[in-house]
Amino acid sequence: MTDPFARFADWFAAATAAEANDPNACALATVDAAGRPDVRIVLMKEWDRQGFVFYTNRQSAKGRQLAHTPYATLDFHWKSLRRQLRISGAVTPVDAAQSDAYFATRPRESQLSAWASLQSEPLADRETFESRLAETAARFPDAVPRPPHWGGYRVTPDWFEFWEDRLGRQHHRERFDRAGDGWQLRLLYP
Ligand SMILES: Cc1cc2nc3c(=O)[nH]c(=O)nc-3n(C[C@H](O)[C@H](O)[C@H](O)COP(=O)(O)O)c2cc1C
Ligand code: PXP
Repeated sequence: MTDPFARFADWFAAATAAEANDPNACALATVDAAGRPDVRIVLMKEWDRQGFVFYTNRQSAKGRQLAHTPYATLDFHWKSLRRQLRISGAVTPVDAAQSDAYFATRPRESQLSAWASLQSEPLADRETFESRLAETAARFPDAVPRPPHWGGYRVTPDWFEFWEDRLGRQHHRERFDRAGDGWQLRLLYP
């Protein structure tokens, strides 16, 4: 199979069937303005041939890093399948309509949190956050609109690496590199 998206669909379906929770959880690696790496878990919420989308606060540490260096690598580890998948490429903000549509599916509490949380900024105490949540709930008694600073990012792959555990650390690694309109598949030593 030389289509990494078809391979992703297979592996993601298997992970969805096998994992106890969050088969869409992946590490998101970014680089800060000083060139240092950073990493945290996000949930991959949408994907197609254009790429893999997660949602966050664009003023967070990761948002600032992506504004400076718009490249990222995603790393899924499906422990029950003993599989790892890395996906790396350029990152672009998801447009407003798509971000609005996703935000509208979130529970009200999560929507309020997106307004009340100054994600990654220091928080003096828990009460400060709770009072911001209460103010936001009073401000939006009905539908909660998407905050302007909250939205999606799409990682458009340049390469994928599908890794499978094998006995004796003789793992199987398949690397797909974008090549013109298609993909070049090569094995890597384990
Ligand atoms: C399982 C799991 C899923 C998460 N998913 C997201 C997510 O989709 N978006 C998000 O902003 N933070 C998510 N988080 C929180 C992030 O890991 C992180 O704490 C937060 O985004 C701040 O990261 P930053 O300071 O590097 O910007 C998740 C955490 C866990 C453990
Ligand atoms: N934002 C934050 C702060 C999260 O912690 C998560 C998931 O843990 C998400 C966004 C994405 O998931 P959801 O849209 O399901 O809340």
